[in-house]
Amino acid sequence: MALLERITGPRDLRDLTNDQLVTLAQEIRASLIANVSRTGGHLGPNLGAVELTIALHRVFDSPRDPLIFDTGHQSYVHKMLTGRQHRFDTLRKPGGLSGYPSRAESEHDWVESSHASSALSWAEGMAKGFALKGEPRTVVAIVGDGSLTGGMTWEALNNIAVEPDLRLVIVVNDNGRSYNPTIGGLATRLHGLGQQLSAIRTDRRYERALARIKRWVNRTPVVGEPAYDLMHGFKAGVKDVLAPQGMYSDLGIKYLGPIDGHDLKSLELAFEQAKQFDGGPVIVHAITQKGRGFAAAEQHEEDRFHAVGPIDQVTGEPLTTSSARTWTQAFGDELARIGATDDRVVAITAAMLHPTGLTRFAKHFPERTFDVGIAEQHAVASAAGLARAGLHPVVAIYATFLNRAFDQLLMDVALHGEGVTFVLDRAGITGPDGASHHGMWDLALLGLVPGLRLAVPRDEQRLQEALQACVRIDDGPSAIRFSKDPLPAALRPVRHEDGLDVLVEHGDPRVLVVGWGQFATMAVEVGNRLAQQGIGVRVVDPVWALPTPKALIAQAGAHDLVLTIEDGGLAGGLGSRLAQECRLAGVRADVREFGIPQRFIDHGTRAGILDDLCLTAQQLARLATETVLAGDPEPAPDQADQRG
Ligand SMILES: Cc1ncc(C[n+]2csc(CCOP(=O)(O)OP(=O)(O)O)c2C)c(N)n1
Ligand SMILES: CC(=O)[C@@H](O)[C@H](O)COP(=O)(O)O
Ligand SMILES: [Mg+2]
Repeated sequence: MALLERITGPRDLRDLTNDQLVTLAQEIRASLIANVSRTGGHLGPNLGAVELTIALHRVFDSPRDPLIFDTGHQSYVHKMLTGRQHRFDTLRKPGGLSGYPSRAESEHDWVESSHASSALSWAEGMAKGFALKGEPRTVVAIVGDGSLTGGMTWEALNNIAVEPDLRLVIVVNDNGRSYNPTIGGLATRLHGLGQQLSAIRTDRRYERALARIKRWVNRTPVVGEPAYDLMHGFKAGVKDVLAPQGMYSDLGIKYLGPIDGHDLKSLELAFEQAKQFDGGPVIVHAITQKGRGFAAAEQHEEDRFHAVGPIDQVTGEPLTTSSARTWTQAFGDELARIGATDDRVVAITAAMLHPTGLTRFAKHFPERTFDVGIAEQHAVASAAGLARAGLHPVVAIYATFLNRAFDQLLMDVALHGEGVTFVLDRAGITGPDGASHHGMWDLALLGLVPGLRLAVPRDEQRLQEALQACVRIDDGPSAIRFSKDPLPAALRPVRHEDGLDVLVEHGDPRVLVVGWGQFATMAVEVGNRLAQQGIGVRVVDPVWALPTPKALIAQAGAHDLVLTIEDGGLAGGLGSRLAQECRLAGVRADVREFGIPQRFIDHGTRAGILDDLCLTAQQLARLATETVLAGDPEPAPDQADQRG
């Protein structure tokens, strides 16, 4: 790692020779494989961005010229070239290197959100800002072909197209894939034609013809030049005919490419041209290969090692083969079973077919499975259309990405009373992907939606029952949420009362403990610990969390103290909704909510973060006991947040 070791910042790249740059790229790939195979992370995307990022940092002057990485999962090489190469053994670990850009880590980092398709908007705004301030800085947005399928990208392009003075370079990092091959007319046209043209341009016959003409031109005065221009025009013509620049040049945006995204010289030439171009924004279209340089990744059909856990750095085989069944698997299996008996059921994904558990349904019902690209807003409004057409769409999406489509949930699905089911995976604290990935917003958002019915299952049986019920709800939205944790063991109720599952009853219950979903198990432990203290306690799991069950409101009023435990943000969460509904119903209840404090929470492990937030059975039991036995003591620091 001689060269990579010596890089303290982008300026150290400027003096390297071509051979040294090739060696540096090799060292970076080796470092990515060695480190990410141990820590886990986005190995495939970063292996595909090695030469691209080296060339960017040689041509542009970061941080004066900001480099904005869309989604940010492909910024490891950028981090290595900006002095952080030694910290990759801490990648995505508590207190370690973030897997996304981080302003706390470096002045070279700008946008931290991992939500795709926002980089062009960021870049357009920054470029406008620098122009207004008279700062001659060039803003560079690096956007993947998958992120190009997000609507925000086209909102930004629509504006960029009428701003001819912007110093803005858009680098399309086109590897033809999100997780799966990228879908949609725009992306496939871009990638497919780009590859065709790339093939022509790299075809030896084409290059030999150009070289012969160039030699002839040099020997042929007068007519030679027009002839060469003609050929050059043909070359441009080929681009016009095949390359997707029509999409962009029609917008008035200069298009350069497609270029080989692994050829350092071509990249630098194109970036230099883009940088010097004074006619406004420029798009540089680079054709790259996800997973490049690591055979196991290059050959990985599912997603080219988009996001891996610890793997063997030679074979790519997973080192931690967890046999634990996941919520995602349980959902995917049940949906496939339902799909076999109910042909109204269709499935929708926003470019995350496998991660959201739809692989099995898609295999059996390909014509009833829709991958809309990274386009959650379209996914939800399209689902409203599918429902109106008499089908029952199931939108499978990570909880944090529902934020993107809240208006469509509210005003397209709920306002019209369309039967659409939302299955929210990765609900609650997720861990290594950091603040923009924790599923801590959905409970508050869902609580705002009139008519929405939400189930928060605690085990596989409740999940199956909830999904079977949801696909029969055809007069409005229904939703199910579950966490990233493995599926917990079955947790049967001691009895069922007014729609509530009673999980623990001890003595004359003064305290009611309510646990939803994964946290029902924790609620049982809290209840048992209170019982051991001789405190009368009842633990219930409503399963159906929204609208707040009337039986739960009644139960809350029948106890001296109500403790609620949820894997979601406290502001507007289920506990606060219960307290509010009790007030609205004129029921006096002393509700104490425990959950995720309403602040951005850094990356770490799920278990470690929950422990830091005092969201463990032991800590909650201690808190509950203190709360019950001694009035209202100071709650734990992180649980104090919600009390202001
Ligand atoms: C709004 C949103 N939806 C879904 C995701 C999940 N996601 C992360 S990366 C990715 C694929 C990105 O593909 P692309 O932009 O082509 O980048 P590549 O990984 O190919 O370099 C997806 C769907 C996300 N980060 N943001
Ligand atoms: C960058 C992105 O949004 C996804 O790749 C995410 O990192 C996947 O998270 P999981 O590993 O929880 O599926
Ligand atoms: Mg891609």
